[in-house]
Amino acid sequence: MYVAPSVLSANFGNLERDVKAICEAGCDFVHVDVMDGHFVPNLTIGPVVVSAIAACATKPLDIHLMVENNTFFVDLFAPLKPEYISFHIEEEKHPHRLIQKIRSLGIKPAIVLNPHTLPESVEYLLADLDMILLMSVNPGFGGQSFIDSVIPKAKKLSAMRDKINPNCLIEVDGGVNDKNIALLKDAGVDIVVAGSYVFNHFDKKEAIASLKI
Ligand SMILES: O=C(CO)[C@@H](O)[C@H](O)COP(=O)(O)O
Repeated sequence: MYVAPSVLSANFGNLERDVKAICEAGCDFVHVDVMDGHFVPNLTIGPVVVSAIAACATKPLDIHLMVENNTFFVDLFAPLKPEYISFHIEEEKHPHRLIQKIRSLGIKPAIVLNPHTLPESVEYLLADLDMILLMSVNPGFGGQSFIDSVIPKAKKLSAMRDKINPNCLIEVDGGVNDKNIALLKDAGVDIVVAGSYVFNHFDKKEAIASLKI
């Protein structure tokens, strides 16, 4: 299992210290939540802060857009050369075109599904994706409880992925901890995003190791 701590749960007064700490503690990606105050009722960080994160991160960035105007934000963050940019299927009229645009910028394209969105909604996009992110909380805030229905959903998606594009990774985000990690692994999940679980642990190495099963 790959682990991508969400910097949303970091101490923003000590962002450099916290980003370095998760990288040194063995995370695989640094997950960055970009929220615009419209698609979700919260507002987070823009390219100035994300470039400061990129400057001190020794692991690749995984940028999750929770915004209304995806194309505008892809153009804003592409120069930072993240490994992944993911956007919400619920907010995109032309997902296939945006996938092609992200790939043409040298970045791996990923799509995010809210808890209620059917896995079948990405069936005809799967062949062109590097990752699908399943939200296991309603997007907008860290520290929420895990929504259990993501487990059967991940199993269904994993079966589709194995048939259509075995190289496409499945990521789950929200309420992930040492209690649900085994269920996620069994369901075929490859990457977990964990915010409060990792950042609330004094020993981040131990927290990350407990998710790498
Ligand atoms: O995208 C989001 C929330 O919208 C997540 O990345 C959370 O920030 C994860 O935090 P925890 O649920 O692990 O505390």
